[in-house]
Amino acid sequence: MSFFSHQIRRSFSSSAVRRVVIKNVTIIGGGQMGAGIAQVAASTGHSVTLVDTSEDILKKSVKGIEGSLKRVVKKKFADKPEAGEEFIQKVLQNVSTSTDPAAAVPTSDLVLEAIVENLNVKQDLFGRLDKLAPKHSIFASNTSSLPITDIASSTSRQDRFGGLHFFNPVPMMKLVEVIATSATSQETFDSLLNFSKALGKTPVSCKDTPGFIVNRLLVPYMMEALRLHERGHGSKEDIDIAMKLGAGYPMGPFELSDYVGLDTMKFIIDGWSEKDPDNPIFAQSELLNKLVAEGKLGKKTGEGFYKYK
Ligand SMILES: CCCCCCC[C@H](O)CC(=O)SCCNC(=O)CCNC(=O)[C@H](O)C(C)(C)COP(=O)([O-])OP(=O)([O-])OC[C@H]1O[C@@H](n2cnc3c(N)ncnc32)[C@H](O)[C@@H]1OP(=O)([O-])[O-]
Ligand SMILES: NC(=O)c1ccc[n+]([C@@H]2O[C@H](COP(=O)([O-])OP(=O)(O)OC[C@H]3O[C@@H](n4cnc5c(N)ncnc54)[C@H](O)[C@@H]3O)[C@@H](O)[C@H]2O)c1
Repeated sequence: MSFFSHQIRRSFSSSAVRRVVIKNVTIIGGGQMGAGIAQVAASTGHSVTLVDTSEDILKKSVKGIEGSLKRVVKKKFADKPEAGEEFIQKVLQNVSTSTDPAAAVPTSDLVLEAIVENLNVKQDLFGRLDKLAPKHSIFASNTSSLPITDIASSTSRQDRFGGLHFFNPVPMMKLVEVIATSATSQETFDSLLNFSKALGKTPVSCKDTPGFIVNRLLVPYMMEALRLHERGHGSKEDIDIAMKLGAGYPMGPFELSDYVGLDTMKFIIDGWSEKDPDNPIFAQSELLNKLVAEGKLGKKTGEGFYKYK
């Protein structure tokens, strides 16, 4: 049975843990996803600590949150700009930042990770935090493609571990995939489901299978768009226009790739092609590899498939 066809048996752990009402949230990784999740959690009254590796990165994260909040209030408080400004200040007060996860986690109900898409790095992080977080604290990963079971294996709280997969841009995208492994307790799953609803999102329940629901369908589509272009069967511009006007997608596959980040795309496809090397759906793209090697990672670096000012 291949990596992509395996079945996961869902059985809830019998080690009963009480359902946690999530109020204090530590988010590790203040990049596009972590900052977006922090913004939405703070906007819905949660107390958020955002952790990253340097003060400079965290300053950029908070600036990004402020910019995104301005776009939100422009619509939400169109007729009441003062109330909008008040809302922004209130939300920002709910966000504190830290470069030291060890200092942040002892008061956390939820520790959610949105760092680089690398299994060893994620395992190392959670392994360290497992010893510092309170017993009731739930751990969750926002991974796009890695098995939650593998990430959780570095901890001793596998019944209090699940996946919370958000979509980019977090303030706009309504979906959250809530992932239970075979060890995730029912209480943990319910807490994560309720947390997603408290953020104003619509959760769907997923098995711990590669790509969960959305990325199992989206990744083959995105990679095939690259290959179609590499075969010389369409320009990036034409493929993007075709998928927007012909299939109703808000962004074409090349625009979306730049938006997601080409490094993240490469991490995903490298991992999957390694696990299932004979599956042509997950074959490498030379063009993607070249752009990543050149540091052209998409919108976040100013250039990917397209250039951004
Ligand atoms: C190998 C393959 C790899 C797959 C990777 C998978 C990755 C991952 O695991 C899963 C994903 O996330 S998959 C990715 C899933 N994601 C997708 O598929 C996304 C697809 N794209 C879309 O849904 C739309 O293009 C957007 C909603 C991004 C923008 O909407 P638009 O209409 O096209 O264009 P617009 O004019 O720019 O914006 C209009 C208004 O929207 C608002 N607003 C926008 N951004 C905001 C923000 N950050 N904050 C706050 N507000 C924001 C704002 O009000 C703005 O008005 P303003 O006056 O300009 O302030
Ligand atoms: N980009 C997307 O569209 C998207 C969507 C859903 C899920 N994801 C997943 O979310 C995660 C983050 O993706 P992103 O796009 O936000 O990446 P990003 O590169 O924008 O941000 C990652 C951040 O994590 C920080 N970081 C890395 N290692 C760290 C560590 N050990 N401790 C603290 N901070 C650390 C980096 O400094 C960076 O600021 C990945 O697992 C990715 O697969 C991405």
